[in-house]
Amino acid sequence: MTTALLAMSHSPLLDYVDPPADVKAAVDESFAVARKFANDFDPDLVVTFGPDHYNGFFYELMPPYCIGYEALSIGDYGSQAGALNVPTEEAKGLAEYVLSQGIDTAVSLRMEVDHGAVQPLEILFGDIAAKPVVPVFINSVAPPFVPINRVRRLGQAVGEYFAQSDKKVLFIASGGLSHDPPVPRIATATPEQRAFLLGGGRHLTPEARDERQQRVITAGKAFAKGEADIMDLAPEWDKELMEILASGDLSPLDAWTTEWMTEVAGNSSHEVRTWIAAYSAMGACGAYTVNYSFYKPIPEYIAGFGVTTVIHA
Ligand SMILES: O=C(O)/C=C/c1cccc(O)c1O
Ligand SMILES: [Fe+2]
Repeated sequence: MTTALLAMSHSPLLDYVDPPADVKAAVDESFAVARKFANDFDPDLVVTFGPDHYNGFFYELMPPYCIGYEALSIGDYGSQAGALNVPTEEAKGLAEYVLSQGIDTAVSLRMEVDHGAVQPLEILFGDIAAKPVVPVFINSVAPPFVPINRVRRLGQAVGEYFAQSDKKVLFIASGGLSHDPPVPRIATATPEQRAFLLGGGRHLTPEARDERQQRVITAGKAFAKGEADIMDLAPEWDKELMEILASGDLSPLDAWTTEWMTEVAGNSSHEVRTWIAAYSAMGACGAYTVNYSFYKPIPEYIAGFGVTTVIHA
């Protein structure tokens, strides 16, 4: 067994709203480091822990987690559309092990994924099908959420499964950190938004897709000018999270309640669940050390933006 971890924020606005040149250069540099890390490691298999943004998973049936036996990228925000290269037998073996450990994951024989799952694959490998990938969805936008302890247990079970493997496995977390993009919420939804959240948002027409995306792009531009009606980023919260993850002892995160996370770091801060699961998976395979860490709050991307690479100590 050899495992490594790359945890990174994503933003659908990377190609749509430009931060100041020095910030963009710093982000590009962090992507270059991440790309070299992933390609030097040269994994036999990639396991992505990713959220969804009401493109593949809707309130008509919202699992806390789901392992894909096959997966299709829907191609939102200019991300690559099409099939991921999912090794189905490996995904099945993983799901069966996770379930055997008392973690009630769903499975999908045709998971639809969005930029949240595929953006890192494109940045790192240039193509979403370049590497065999087992996609693990973690609900990060649609309350109610499981407690953080259960996210850690999911990650631990995934790690235990691959600790037995003879493959080189790269865990990728995609999401977070603090952020509050204008994604409709069930608690405040209009009848039209409610229909969207229940499943009407699946397979949008090009016009409806464009309208949805333009709303977020406009919000990114306004947020950068301090004019958007969304929550501020929370850099102190982000840094505390990154420190706890780097420490190797994730148990303090069990005290982080859903309500508190939302209140301090925004409705989409729950995407950090992908980081917590992936770090737990890495920890289940042995002691680790963070050998690269980047962080900047970037309003143009509506994201507390972090990139870390992690190896075994
Ligand atoms: O509109 C969406 O589907 C997502 C928006 C978004 C914006 C900024 C950071 C993120 O992680 C997002 O998912
Ligand atoms: Fe996201």
